[in-house]
Parts: sequence; structure tokens; C-alpha cells
Amino acid sequence: MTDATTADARLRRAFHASGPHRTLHAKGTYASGTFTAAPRSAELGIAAHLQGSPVPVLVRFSNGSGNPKSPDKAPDVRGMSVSFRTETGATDLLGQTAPRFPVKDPGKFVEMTEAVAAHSKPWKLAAFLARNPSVLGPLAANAKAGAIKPPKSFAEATYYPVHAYAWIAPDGSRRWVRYIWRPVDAAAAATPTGANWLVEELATRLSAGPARWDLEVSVASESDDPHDPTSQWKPVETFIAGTLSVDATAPDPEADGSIIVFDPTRIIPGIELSNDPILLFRAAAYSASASHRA
Ligand code: HEM
Repeated sequence: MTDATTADARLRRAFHASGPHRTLHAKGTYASGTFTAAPRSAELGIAAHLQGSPVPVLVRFSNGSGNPKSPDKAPDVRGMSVSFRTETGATDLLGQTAPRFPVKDPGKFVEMTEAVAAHSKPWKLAAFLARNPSVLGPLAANAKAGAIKPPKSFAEATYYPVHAYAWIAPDGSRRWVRYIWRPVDAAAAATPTGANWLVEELATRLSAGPARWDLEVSVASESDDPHDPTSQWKPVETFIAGTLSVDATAPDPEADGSIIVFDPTRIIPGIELSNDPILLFRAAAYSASASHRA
């Protein structure tokens, strides 16, 4: 185990970071749109964004690296962070392109990121893998899913928010769910050119029409573990909970000195957190990262 300040310092060192930017997912771009829930969501959840009226969202697409100048052709996970701005407050869902999270201890995540970032010292990753053989299965599954293969567009990627959350239903019953954002009818992108292709391509694409994702929800069975981000589930139900429409690029809301943090523990009435140690660590880690932008 580690603490958030130490984790932040180690992650910044791994990417030789010194500027006022995010410690991870340093390079990104903002967009706006709406999320509209499908009827099954309101049957299973009372949270405001699940009721079916379009809810405004702020979205940030990113490269996973802690280097804000990381070229888009570099192998890396990509992120899509969505903040649902409901009448009862904001709730955030942060997804990235890796379907399986490989570790359940935040310290191990830091160690793994250090090993992956040390490109010029490939033995560091080999040594990490030798010490932690349980990560091999998830990393192989992520490679198979193309998690770090550079996409031609942020709009063609599938994003996995990883953690389980509880939904409270109108009758007071409680279900653990996990999410996947699946792209809908993403038109093929042109051949990438240049270091900032993904941001430029998104702007061109959105000027011609929205990019859309379905939110796929899996409901845990009794035997599924919601508190372990590495657990694999045998869900009792999987359904489309709604559709995200990303309509336009948005000006950088941090340009005036404001700080925007997408926080996976930011919830509203009707949603509850698990005891997942990775999820619970992230709030403090993201605050430590935000302190560099203060
Ligand atoms: C212990 C585990 C983790 C640590 C220490 C960590 C650390 C960080 C940090 C420091 C940031 C920058 C936050 C900011 O400055 O606002 C960040 C951003 C991000 N992380 Fe994580 N992370 C972890 C796990 C995950 C997981 C499991 C996911 C998968 C869904 C994820 C997805 C993202 C995304 C999408 C962003 C970009 C947020 C934005 O656009 O502002 N992270 N992470």
C-alpha cells in the first residue's frame, strides 16, 4: 500500500513531469453533449441521470500517459471521462480502453506504471511481471482487445469504467453494476497524421455530427465480487442503459484557472460506492494531481 502524495510523486517522476498538468492522462480535450437513459434504467435505478430526460454532460478524452506532449501514435490507453450534470449534482464515470484492470492494490498500480513508463529500461517491466504473475492474464486480455493500440479516432474506441457501483431501485432494492461504453455507428476515420491527430480528428468529426456511445450495464450475480476491480463476473442481466451523444468540442474549462477533476467516487443519491481499494484510493490520488494545477 502507498499514500496518495507518494504515489503522485512517483508517477510524476516516472514521466519526468514538472508542469501544471494532470499526473496521468495529461494530454486531453473537452467536449459537451447529453446522456439519455433507456427505460430499463429507471426500473432499476432512482439516480437522476437514469430517469430518461437528456442530462447535460462534460466529457474529456485523453491519452493515458503522464507526458502532456505524448504523440498520439504512441501505444497507450485512451480515456473518456464523463461528468453527468444532473439536477441533484454531478456524478462522474471515467473509462479507459483496457477491459481488465490488472491489480487490486494501488501501490502495485504505481509500480506497474513505473515499469511500463521506463521504455529505455525494458527489464523493469520484465522484472515486474516476474514478481507479479497474476497480472499476465489481464494484460494479455487487454492486448487482445487492442487496449493500447493507437486508435484512428477517440470516437471508435470502447471505454471500460472498471469499478462496480450499486444502483438503488425505486423499491429500495440494491444491485451491483459494471459499465462499458460501446461506440455506436462511428464513421471510419481518415489515416492519422501528426502528433495531435486524435484531438484534430475529433473536432472535424463533431463539426459534421455527434459521436455516440451506448452505455452497457451488467448486473452482478450473487457470486460476483463488486469490491475487487480484477474480478470477472457472470452477470444475471446485461442491457443498454442509455446513449451518450457527444455533440461539440468544448473550450478548455481550466483555461481561466479553474480546476476540473473527474472523480470516480463523485456520486449522487441512488448510486453507492463499493469497498474496492483502487476506487477509494483514486479520490485522494486525483486531488494530489490537481494540486499541481492550483
Ligand atoms: C490506483 C489506481 C489509479 C491511480 C493512482 C490513478 C491515477 C490517476 C491520476 C493521478 C489522474 C489525473 C487526475 C487529475 O489530475 O484530475 C488520472 C486520470 C485518469 N484516470 Fe486514473 N488512476 C488509477 C486508476 C484508474 C482506473 C481503474 C481507470 C479506469 C477506468 C482510470 C482512468 C483514468 C482516466 C480516464 C483519467 C483522466 C481523467 C480526466 O480526463 O480528467 N484510472 N488517474
